[in-house]
Amino acid sequence: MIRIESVTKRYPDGTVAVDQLSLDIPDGSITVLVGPSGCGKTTTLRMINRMVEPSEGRILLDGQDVQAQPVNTLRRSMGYVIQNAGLFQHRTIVDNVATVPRMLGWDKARARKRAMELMERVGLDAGLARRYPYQLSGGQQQRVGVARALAADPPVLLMDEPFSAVDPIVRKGLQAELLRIQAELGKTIVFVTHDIDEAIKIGNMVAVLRTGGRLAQFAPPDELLSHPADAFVEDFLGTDRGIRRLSFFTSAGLELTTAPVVAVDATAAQVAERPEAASTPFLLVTDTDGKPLGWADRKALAGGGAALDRAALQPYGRPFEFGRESLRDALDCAVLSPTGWAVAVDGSGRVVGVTSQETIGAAIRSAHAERERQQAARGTGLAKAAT
Ligand SMILES: Nc1ncnc2c1ncn2[C@@H]1O[C@H](COP(=O)(O)OP(=O)(O)OP(=O)(O)O)[C@@H](O)[C@H]1O
Repeated sequence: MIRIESVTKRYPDGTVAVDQLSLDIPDGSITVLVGPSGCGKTTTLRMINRMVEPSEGRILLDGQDVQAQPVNTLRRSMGYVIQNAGLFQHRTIVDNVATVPRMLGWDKARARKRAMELMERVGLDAGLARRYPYQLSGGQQQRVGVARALAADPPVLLMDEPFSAVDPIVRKGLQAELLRIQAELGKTIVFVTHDIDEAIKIGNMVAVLRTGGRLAQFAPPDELLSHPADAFVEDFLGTDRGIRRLSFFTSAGLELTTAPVVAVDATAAQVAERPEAASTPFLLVTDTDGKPLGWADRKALAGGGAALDRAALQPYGRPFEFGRESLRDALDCAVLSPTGWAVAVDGSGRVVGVTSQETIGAAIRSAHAERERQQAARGTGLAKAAT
């Protein structure tokens, strides 16, 4: 664990960048420092690897004051990724990634082999290895930056606005990639951003700082959205907090029905045999493999008998993956669906059922109630621990 203990940083010109900051950064998870420009995020990050020394307070890494550790040893235990990747322009990509292993005395072949493994891990094509940084896109360069920081397998990764310089689509990809890598590697990551959406998406814990380097709130993103500590945090979180919070509720318990689901080769007689389906004015038609094709109007089918007409189907919008995607995704699908019903599919895209906006609404209410109970229980636990 990294413990930041009553740390203050006063620069020589008198600027107080960080003011009495205390944070316990848990192992094996992503802690995000977020806040408006100039609130001391970078200063805090750099005090962890001693690029900046605190004026007061101390920082402990696994119980040991970082001040007591030789800077080089400390920095080797901490990968560091910055905006624009900070690559060595005159070195090839593979040599950029191999930098730290080479510094640690690995021979060239072993360091390059390690570099190639890491390139693969961060989703970079091996064919890019011999290129120079200027021959890569911004997103690819950031991946190289991450690979380089991981090269010596440090337990801690410090990331300072690593994805800020790329466009929103590439940024989303890099965030997803970081979460994927983290699921495999379980590093202790401290990530600085000024983007609250990024903080909420990737953080297990989020520290919101206010100008003057003071801590406004330190909480899991779900709790931040549901219980902002004060008006500053609420304002910083922005609009749609309720909707955004739904991302943290799984769709796994959502009630589905298969009553209105029919295969495209079903006859009208087979359709009519389904009594429950009579309660819905439409049917979800699937192909013979169970994948969704579109919604059919039941009236249009009445008296038929031939195969359902694909051309007359209404689009089903986007389905959500049952259990993997959230209640936010399910609600979005229902809202976008021409029938108001969302289509749930399994991992291979086959329909597992459909669900209405009303059912999703009920699931949201019970998820809220359950979460409130959990938070209240945690509060009781904390109160007990404090007594
Ligand atoms: N070397 C320095 N000397 C004097 N003041 C500094 C120095 N470095 C940073 N500051 C000031 O300290 C405050 C915090 O800066 P810091 O870079 O830590 O903020 P930040 O939250 O990372 O900002 P941003 O999001 O804009 O990068 C700012 O007011 C900044 O101007």
